[in-house]
Amino acid sequence: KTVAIVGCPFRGGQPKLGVDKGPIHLVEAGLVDQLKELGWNVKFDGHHQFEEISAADDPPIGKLKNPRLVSKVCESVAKVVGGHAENGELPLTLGGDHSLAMGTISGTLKAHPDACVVWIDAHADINTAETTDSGNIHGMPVSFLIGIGEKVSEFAWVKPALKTNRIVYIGLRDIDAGEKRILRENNIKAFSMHHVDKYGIGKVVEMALDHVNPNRDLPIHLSFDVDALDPSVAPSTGTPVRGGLSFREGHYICEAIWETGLLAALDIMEVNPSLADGEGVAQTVAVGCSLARSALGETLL
Ligand SMILES: N[C@@H](CCCCC(O)O)C(=O)O
Ligand SMILES: [Mn+2]
Ligand SMILES: [Mn+2]
Ligand SMILES: [Mn+2]
Repeated sequence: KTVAIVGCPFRGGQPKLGVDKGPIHLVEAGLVDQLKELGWNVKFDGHHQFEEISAADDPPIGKLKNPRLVSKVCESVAKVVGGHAENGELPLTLGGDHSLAMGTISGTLKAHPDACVVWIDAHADINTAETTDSGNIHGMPVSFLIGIGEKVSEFAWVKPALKTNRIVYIGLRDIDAGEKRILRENNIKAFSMHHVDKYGIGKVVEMALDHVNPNRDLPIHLSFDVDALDPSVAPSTGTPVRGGLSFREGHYICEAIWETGLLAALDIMEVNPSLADGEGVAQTVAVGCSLARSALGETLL
């Protein structure tokens, strides 16, 4: 079994410097050897070099910032991830900001059209061009993937390949008004931190999978935004929100998804090694590697 690491040094979906350095920090923390230790054959052909587009050539479209850059990068990521998946490999995408998931999930769906998505995040990332306030496209990937909102021609390549009953959220606690309306109107299943408190993470994961993968027969794309974790656990990330998943809750999700035997693709996103102090950065990078190991078969016993 081969895992293909797709290093995506990309920050165009949001304004903070440093998140493009996430991949190199995760790899330099020893992720390749850690996965080999688990018995994986690891493919890593170096971090992807994304061609810049100057700001002059990429003015906002409506409120959307860096739209042409984000679109071009995500389209190339879709090809890379899709290629690995079609090769029967498991793509592990290291971000980089979460706009990249437009590419990774497009790629997965090309190889596995029936795949479902488990989205772990403090945020829903489902704003449309109309509902976004920030214009940061890392808050929008899901709306493009399910094909809602006014069409933005630069993103015409994103096929609405994800059905709304094939995505489920865990960890939500900072949702914009427009996003709440979109989740409701589209009957998208979401387990917030309230549900995690109420039912416990074990029951929440079971209910989440019962919703998107009732017969446990669909490939799973796990997209993990480290800001789903409590900031005390993953401090070095761009949009931290208090009251998040504990270290163990985050790892339980990854272990439980691995246990299904259905994991087809994994994203570890929004590690920004330039925001916290030294110890906080090391902690965040270590948790990113640890989540990846748990999702790829590392167990406690
Ligand atoms: N909903 C906010 C925050 C988005 C945070 C994105 C992260 O989860 O990838 C926005 O639209 O700007
Ligand atoms: Mn590659
Ligand atoms: Mn996110
Ligand atoms: Mn987030």
